[in-house]
Amino acid sequence: MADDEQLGGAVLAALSRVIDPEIRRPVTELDMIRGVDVQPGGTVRVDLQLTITGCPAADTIERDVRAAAGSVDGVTAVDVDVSVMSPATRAALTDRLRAGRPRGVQFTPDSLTRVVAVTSGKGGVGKSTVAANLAVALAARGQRVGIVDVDVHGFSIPGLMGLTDEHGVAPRPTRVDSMILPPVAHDVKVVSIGMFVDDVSTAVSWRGPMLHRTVSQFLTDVFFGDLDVLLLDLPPGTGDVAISVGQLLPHAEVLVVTTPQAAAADVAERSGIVARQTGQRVIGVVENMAGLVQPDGSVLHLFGEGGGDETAARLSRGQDAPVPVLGRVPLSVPLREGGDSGVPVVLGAPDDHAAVALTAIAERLTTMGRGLAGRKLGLSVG
Ligand SMILES: Nc1ncnc2c1ncn2[C@@H]1O[C@H](COP(=O)(O)OP(=O)(O)OP(=O)(O)O)[C@@H](O)[C@H]1O
Repeated sequence: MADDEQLGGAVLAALSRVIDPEIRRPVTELDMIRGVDVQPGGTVRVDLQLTITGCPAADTIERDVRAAAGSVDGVTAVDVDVSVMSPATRAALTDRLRAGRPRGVQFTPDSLTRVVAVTSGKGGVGKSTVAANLAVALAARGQRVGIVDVDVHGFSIPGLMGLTDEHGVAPRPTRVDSMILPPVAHDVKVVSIGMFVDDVSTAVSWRGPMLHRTVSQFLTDVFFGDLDVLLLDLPPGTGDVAISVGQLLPHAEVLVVTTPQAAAADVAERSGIVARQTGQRVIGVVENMAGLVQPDGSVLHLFGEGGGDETAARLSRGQDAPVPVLGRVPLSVPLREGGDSGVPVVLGAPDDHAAVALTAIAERLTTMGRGLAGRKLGLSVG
């Protein structure tokens, strides 16, 4: 009897190392293990409850549970009895995952998550590529990172992160009641408008209120867990999404991506100004497509020079602290290839010039510290 109890305890301890691949918590913490029964001869029966019927991670979880229980000394066979949680158990779980917070935007000014919105004046300057690479570079440094792709005009983040299938279709996230579980790629939790629309033209036709609802739902219902950094890939320009994000996340920091073309500085400046009008702080400019390094080491400035400096100078006007250029990312074939194959260049070709520049920008972001805009400081004046 005592031996059975001991064995049962050892099996539970082993099961606590099985992580739900979507929620990213041990199954034992998620009420998914309803019982462990040790039978004569060392056979163990595990009562496993999945969150929902048709859970896409079911096979993985069952396999991992079986392997973990089977790895315990003294266990001769494992039976896994799979069922699905009752609505009440599921509701209790989603409540617990929300940590008792009332339903609402998770990233309030008081939350410990740093929110960085990546924007640009116009399309095609590499904003999504920069955002995806920064997310992955930050995750590789051990940060807990999420990325929200609300670029209605081109939701490219799932593809850049390697989440799309051979037809370019992004996965539909699993839902547990109102909670949306974001797919994870390269250690980054990813949610994108592209995961919720059937064809690309749908979202482009959305108007302000629908866009606002979608952004708000992402920030409310997606289960990100505790994050160190949340990145947002905004549409280029100064449209409805930028305004919604400004209203929902007034404490967000804003990164402006631009090209070396000085002529583009005024549109880039405008996207930064809209952010500032909603209380957000522009923390820096990234100049992308900044020259092409030739085999002989010389640099060909295909798109001219000075756009990053010009944008930063304009955004600095009237500010206490100047807005810095956080880095210049050169034109790079491996960067473009990494985008096409879903392995961001910072991981796939870390020695490439563009990868080195992007990694340095991620590094700079982490060492810059977080702005205090909108945060309660907990100080009292005596
Ligand atoms: N430094 C670079 N070197 C080479 N190609 C690049 C570079 N940066 C971006 N690209 C390529 O440029 C194209 C546009 O990039 P991306 O989709 O990231 O731009 P974007 O600004 O997010 O565009 P939009 O907002 O319109 O979706 C992609 O094919 C990408 O691979």
